[in-house]
Amino acid sequence: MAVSHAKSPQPASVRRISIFGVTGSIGGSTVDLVRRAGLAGSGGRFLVEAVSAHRNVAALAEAARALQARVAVIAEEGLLDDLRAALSGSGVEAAAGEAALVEAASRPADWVMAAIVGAAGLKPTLAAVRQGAVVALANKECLVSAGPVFMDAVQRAGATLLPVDSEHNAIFQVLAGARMSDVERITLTASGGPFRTWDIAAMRAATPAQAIAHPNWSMGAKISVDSATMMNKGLELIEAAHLFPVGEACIDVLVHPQSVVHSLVAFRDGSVLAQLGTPDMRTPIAHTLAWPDRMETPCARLDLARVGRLDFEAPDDTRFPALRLAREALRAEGVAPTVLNAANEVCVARFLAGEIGFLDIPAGVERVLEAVVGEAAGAVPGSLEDVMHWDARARHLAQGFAAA
Ligand SMILES: NC(=O)C1=CN([C@@H]2O[C@H](COP(=O)(O)OP(=O)(O)OC[C@H]3O[C@@H](n4cnc5c(N)ncnc54)[C@H](OP(=O)(O)O)[C@@H]3O)[C@@H](O)[C@H]2O)C=CC1
Ligand SMILES: CC(=O)[C@@H](O)[C@H](O)COP(=O)(O)O
Ligand SMILES: [Mn+2]
Repeated sequence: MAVSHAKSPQPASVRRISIFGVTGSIGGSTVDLVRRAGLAGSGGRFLVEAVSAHRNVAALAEAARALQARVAVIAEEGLLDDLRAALSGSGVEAAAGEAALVEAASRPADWVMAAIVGAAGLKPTLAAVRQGAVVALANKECLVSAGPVFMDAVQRAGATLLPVDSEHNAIFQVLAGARMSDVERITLTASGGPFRTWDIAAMRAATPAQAIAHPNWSMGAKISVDSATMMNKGLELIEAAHLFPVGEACIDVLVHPQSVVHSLVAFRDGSVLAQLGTPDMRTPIAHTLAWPDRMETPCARLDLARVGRLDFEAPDDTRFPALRLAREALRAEGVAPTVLNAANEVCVARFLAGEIGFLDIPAGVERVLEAVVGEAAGAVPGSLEDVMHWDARARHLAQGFAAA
């Protein structure tokens, strides 16, 4: 399987870990699990090297103190003095800015949680990959934006990539011990988001508050909007194509409103295997944190008699064009996935800021894709610098995109 270029895993001794994006939804769930399992200083397993956030100094300092981290990094350079003040007397080193983030991610660690949202996570996650860590990858945008460059770095460093995204973690679990040549199809399940049953007119008027109200999962604002447009599933399609190389045509999407079946794999003998669980990200996070062992979690246990029924339906590409755009970008390769991701990040931020409507998100992405893919004339980003160039170009056009 492509995700593991593994060194042999550490025995059940003290494990040095870092958590990037510690103040977010995935970061918070990770902190919860680490604290329950115990810190090395109090007889537990985990020793925390680095934690990071973007601007939330108070939450970063709280996490750093609770985890007795060696260093806390705030990405916003101008907040260093505030962070120093918040960490005063704690013994935690304070650092700020992108270079400090990359330096912290380059420090030796056995396990690194990559939970920064968006392409902002690309450089630190690549730094963690390059030091050969086991990288628990929540940040799907890394793979969408820079898939070939990223996977090449994983291979060169002999790093181990463990998918945290619930669908990909499910597939990873199902594939344990399987041969990729025996896999016939991979099916990503999708909840359908808060607008699964809404008509186009209602979706056009959807507000940010409605869009981030996910029916099953508690997540950050950006991924919640992605779920509402179903761009999340489009990003996950590209993510899956890099992690599980079965070919784009062998990966499909199935709407499953209960979010209990986290994904399925069909094998060439007709068997279909799935991973199930209640919708709580602490299960896939714990799977990567304990891998290749298992650990206790406080997650609600699945009670299928209580769930009662599991529904499935085909996705509606007309109301959710983001899915089609992502599949086309995956097929087109070259700059298209980078541009799709960057344009989407900007359009989601503009929607959340009240500048454009909900349906303008996929419309804006499509417009920017057409323009930049045309400009690129078949260019293939072969380095991080190339990726950042096309990412910046797409962001510039998406900022200027005027809604209909
Ligand atoms: N939440 C979930 O259940 C799932 C999330 N994922 C993926 O995991 C990632 C994180 O999602 P989620 O936890 O929901 O997001 P959140 O918005 O809750 O948290 C994002 C984290 O990234 C930090 N951050 C934001 N912008 C920057 C930046 N420019 N530079 C450095 N750090 C930054 C934030 O810091 P601050 O708090 O200071 O803003 C915060 O720590 C995403 O890629 C998402 O797609 C995947 C599957 C499920
Ligand atoms: C929890 C998780 O992995 C999210 O990516 C989730 O899948 C979002 O829900 P949707 O299925 O609605 O996109
Ligand atoms: Mn997911």
